[in-house]
Amino acid sequence: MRLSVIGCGYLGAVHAACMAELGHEVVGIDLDESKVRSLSEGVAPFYEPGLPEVLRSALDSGRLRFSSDPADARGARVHFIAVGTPQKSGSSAADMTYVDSAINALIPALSPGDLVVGKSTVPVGTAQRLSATLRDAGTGALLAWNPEFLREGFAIQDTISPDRLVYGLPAGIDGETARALMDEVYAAALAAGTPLVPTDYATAELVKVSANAFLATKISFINAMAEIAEVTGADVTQLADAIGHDVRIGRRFLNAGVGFGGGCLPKDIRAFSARADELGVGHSLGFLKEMDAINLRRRDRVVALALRELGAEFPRKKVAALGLAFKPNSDDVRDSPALEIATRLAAEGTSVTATDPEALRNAQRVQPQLTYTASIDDALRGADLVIVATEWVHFRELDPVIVRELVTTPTIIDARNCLDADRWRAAGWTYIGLGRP
Ligand SMILES: NC(=O)c1ccc[n+]([C@@H]2O[C@H](COP(=O)([O-])OP(=O)(O)OC[C@H]3O[C@@H](n4cnc5c(N)ncnc54)[C@H](O)[C@@H]3O)[C@@H](O)[C@H]2O)c1
Ligand SMILES: O=c1ccn([C@@H]2O[C@H](COP(=O)(O)OP(=O)(O)O[C@H]3O[C@H](CO)[C@@H](O)[C@H](O)[C@H]3O)[C@@H](O)[C@H]2O)c(=O)[nH]1
Repeated sequence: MRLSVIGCGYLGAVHAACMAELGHEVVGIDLDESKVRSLSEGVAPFYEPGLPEVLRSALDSGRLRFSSDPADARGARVHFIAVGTPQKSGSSAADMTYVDSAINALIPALSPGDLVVGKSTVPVGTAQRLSATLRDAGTGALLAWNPEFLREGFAIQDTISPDRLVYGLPAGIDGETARALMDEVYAAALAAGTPLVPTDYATAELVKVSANAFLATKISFINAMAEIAEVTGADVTQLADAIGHDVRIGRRFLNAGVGFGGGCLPKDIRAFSARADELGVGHSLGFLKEMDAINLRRRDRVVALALRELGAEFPRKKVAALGLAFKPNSDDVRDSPALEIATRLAAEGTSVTATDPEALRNAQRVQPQLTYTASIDDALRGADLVIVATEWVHFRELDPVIVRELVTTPTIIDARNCLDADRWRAAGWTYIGLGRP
């Protein structure tokens, strides 16, 4: 089937490449010409394991191309909308200008019988509004909403083999037509037994934001327990293991540390709350504001611990910041706790040298004033304090005996509780985890 994918960022580039790999003929469209050039040359514009290989193979097959002209969507039968919905500046609501302008630019390229499929994460009510836009423009095209659940770092496998498919469909015969087209797009996943939830627009939109709200709540819950552990001497990592054995609770997403960041969880819970306020049911999601606050307090906690360890002389002290990405296996620094901590400590006057296996370029772009190095050893050399804020394997596998020789003061804050505390202490380090003695 011929598909277009509008917006080729972390979501859209992966979706376009994977759909072509599955046998569809795909044009990926993005306004950013340098991104289009890079993707056309088979060079992934961001770090995502497996993407370079899939991109290369799909381009070589002749089924994948990229363009910066929305008119090139003409001829495709299904058009995916994968543009950004970031937090509006000065508000917690989602900025819908990219989605709206993508739809407006797509309208002239649509033919009757086409299906526009929203993948971007949007406030509930958006699909209803956009389907009226398509109808009023006389396009003869239908609209469906198909939220995306991929995780960065696992985006290829999550796209090829999703754990579920959700179709938000129009009512009646239009819904059946739209569903048949979607089934054709996702034939491989459906044949493999992927659970499918066909539903209405509002439910599909809410599935997405409620899934992220639940994940954020789970992380903030364990971080709230970490706060209690910190004043009682308890160990939140053991607590998580113990409650996680209850299959009703489960151990995943119970890793206490410096909390969630990235281009999704923080802005999605804020936009969800803002939408509930607009709908007059803000009280139903009042708890999400608390989850956000717990999450942000963990960043304050790490900054406070760092300043405490450095002492009154902190402006003359050197910090090695290990990690800048919001999580390992990604170069994404959007709302990254690690980058925020490094930036705040540097703003206090401390000399911070930061490193990350993949996120240096992105970090340098948004916080050019920081000192960066690609070498872990260079970051560590002469440090008075080491902070691990992204649990890359490169940091988890450091040998505390060897790196002890590089630093001035062997003190480490393990802001992801990802290191073996006993091993680091045995090597002579002052080890400080979050929510653990
Ligand atoms: N990143 C993820 O893991 C992920 C997962 C699930 C859902 N989502 C959702 O998907 C959407 C996209 O997220 P992302 O992380 O890929 O964002 P992103 O910023 O990486 O990519 C968005 C892309 O859209 C392009 N764009 C903006 N306006 C355009 C237009 N009018 N026409 C064509 N291209 C345009 C931008 O140049 C950019 O390349 C968001 O709604 C996000 O919440 C993201
Ligand atoms: O126990 C945990 C698990 C995660 N995190 C942090 O939470 C954030 C988000 O992690 P993760 O959910 O793995 O990353 P994303 O790639 O942002 O994926 C989320 O956001 C996407 C965009 O909406 C969704 O598609 C995914 O399903 C959803 O998991 C990161 O900063 C992690 O470090 C923790 O602090 N503790």
